[in-house]
Amino acid sequence: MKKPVVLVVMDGVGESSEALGNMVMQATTPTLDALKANDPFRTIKAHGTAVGLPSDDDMGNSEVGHNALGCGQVYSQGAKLVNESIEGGSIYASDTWKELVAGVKTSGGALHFIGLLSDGNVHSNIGHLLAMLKEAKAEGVSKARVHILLDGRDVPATSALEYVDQLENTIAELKDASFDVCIASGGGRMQITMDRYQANWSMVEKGWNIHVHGEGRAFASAKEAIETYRAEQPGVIDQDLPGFVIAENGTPVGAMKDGDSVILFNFRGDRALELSMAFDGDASFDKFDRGVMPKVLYAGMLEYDGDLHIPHKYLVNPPQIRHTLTELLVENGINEYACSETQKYGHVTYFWNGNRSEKFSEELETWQEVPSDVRSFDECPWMKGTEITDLVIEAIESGKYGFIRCNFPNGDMVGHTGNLYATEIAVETVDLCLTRIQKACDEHGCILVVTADHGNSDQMLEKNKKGVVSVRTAHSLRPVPFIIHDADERHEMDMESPFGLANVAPTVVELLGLKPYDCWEKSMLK
Ligand SMILES: O=C(O)[C@@H](CO)OP(=O)(O)O
Ligand SMILES: [Mn+2]
Ligand SMILES: [Mn+2]
Repeated sequence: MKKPVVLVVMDGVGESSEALGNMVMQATTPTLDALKANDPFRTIKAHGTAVGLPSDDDMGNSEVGHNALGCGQVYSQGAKLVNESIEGGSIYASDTWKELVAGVKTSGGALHFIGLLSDGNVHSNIGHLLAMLKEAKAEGVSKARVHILLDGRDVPATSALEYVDQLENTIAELKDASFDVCIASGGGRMQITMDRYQANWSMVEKGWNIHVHGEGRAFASAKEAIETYRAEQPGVIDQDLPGFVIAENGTPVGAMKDGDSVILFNFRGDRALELSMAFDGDASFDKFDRGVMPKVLYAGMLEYDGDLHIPHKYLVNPPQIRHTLTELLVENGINEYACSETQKYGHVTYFWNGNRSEKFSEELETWQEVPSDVRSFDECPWMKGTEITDLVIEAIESGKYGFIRCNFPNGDMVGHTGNLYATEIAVETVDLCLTRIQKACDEHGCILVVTADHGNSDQMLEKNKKGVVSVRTAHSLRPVPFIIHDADERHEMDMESPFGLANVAPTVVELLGLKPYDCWEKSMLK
C-alpha cells in the first residue's frame, strides 16, 4: 500500500454553474474553492443509468450513490428491478405474492398496501402500486386498502394531491361489487412510518397506530385530510403533514385484522427496515408497544437487509452486490474506518458495503456513529459536522487505517427542508470541516479525496415551464465534484471520459497501489 486515502462524501452537494438557488455556489467555501482550483478536479455522473436507475430522468439518491461508490460497478437497482418484474409478470409468479393473495382469498380479509405515494423512484413508484392493485382484482382479491405516505421530498414539495388524484382515479375504475378498495390512512413521510437507522422510533409507532389500528385523526378522504392540514398549518410541505385515518361513520375503514395481508411497496431499504421489523418481530420486539397484533402475512417489495433477512417475505430479489471495495481491502489486510451521524450512518456502512448490515471483517472494519439530533435540520444546519470531523482526524492521527471514509449529511438533509438560508450554512459547515480534515491529511501524509453521492443543495430553486420559480426540496440531477488532493504530488485524471460514481472505488484502489477487481469500472487516473 502507498499512502492512506481519506474519502469525504459531501452528501447532496452537486456541481453546477447554474446560479438559480445554487447554495453551493452562494456559500462561502474557501477550502472547496482552493481544492478545485489547485488540485486535479472534475465532475462525475451521479444519476440515472450511471448508477443503475431506469433512465437518465431519474435523479440520484444516497442508496444507489453509496452502492456505486462502495462497489466500483453499476448494478440494476430496485427501481429498475421492480419495473422489470412487474412488466414481465415474475412478481406475480413469486411464492410471496401467491401466498399473500391466497391468504386473503381464504380469509376474506383485505390486502393492504403501504408505501410512499409518488413517482420519485427513490423509495417507491406509484406505478408499482397501481399495477398491483389491478392484478389483485384480476386474481379475485375482494378487498384492498391503501396506506399512503406523502412525499414532497423526491417530488415537488406540495404535489401530494396529484398522486392522491391518480390513485383515486384508479380506485374509481377498479371499485365494483366484486372489489372493495379505498385509501385507509396516511401522513407525511417525515412524520410517520419512514424513520431510518433507528433515529426516531416514535415516527414508526405513530405510523403503526394509524395504519394497523386505525387510530388517528379521522377524515372522510385523503384529500380532505391534506386540505385541512394545509389550512391549519399554512406553508407546511407534504413530507411534514401529520398522520390521518379515513373513517366511515366513526369506524376506520382500514384497521388490520387477522387473516389480512400487507405489502410495503417501497423498494429502498433504509426507511423500510423499521416498519418491517415491527411487522416481523416476535414477542421480544421492544421498540414500541404494538398493541394487539393482528395475525397478518407481511411482505416487503425487496429484501431490505440481506444479512438480517429483513423482511422475512419479499416480492423481488434485490441486486446481489458483490466484489465491493471493502472486500478488496479486507483481502489485502487493510484497516478501514467509516464514520457519519445517524441520518447517514447506514449510508457509509450498509449501503456502502452493498446493503449489508454486517461487516465483512470485525477485525479490519471500524464503524463509528455519531447520534443525530432529532429535529428539523434547518434549525441546526451544522448538524454533527464538528463531531464527525473530530473522529475522522483522530482516525487519521492514529495511523491505523489505510482507508478512511465519512459522510457529511448537511448539504442533503438541510437541502431537503427547502430552507435556502439554512442550506447555505450547511454547505459552509461542510467546508469548515473539510478545512480541518485537509490539514490533518497534509500533516499525516494522507491523500484526501472529496466527492458527493448526488446533488441537492446546488439546486434549491427551480423554474417551471411558465417561468414560475419555486423551492425545490428534492435531489438534483447534476453531476458531483471529484477532487484528489495530495500535498506531495499531483494525481492527474482523465478529464475527458464520461465517468460516474462507480469509477471512484477503482481510483481509490489505484491511489492505494492495489489491484482492482476485473469486473470494476475504470480508474479515473491517467
Ligand atoms: O431522505 C431520503 O430518504 C432520501 C430522499 O428520499 O435522501 P437520501 O437518498 O439522500 O438519503
Ligand atoms: Mn445522499
Ligand atoms: Mn437526500
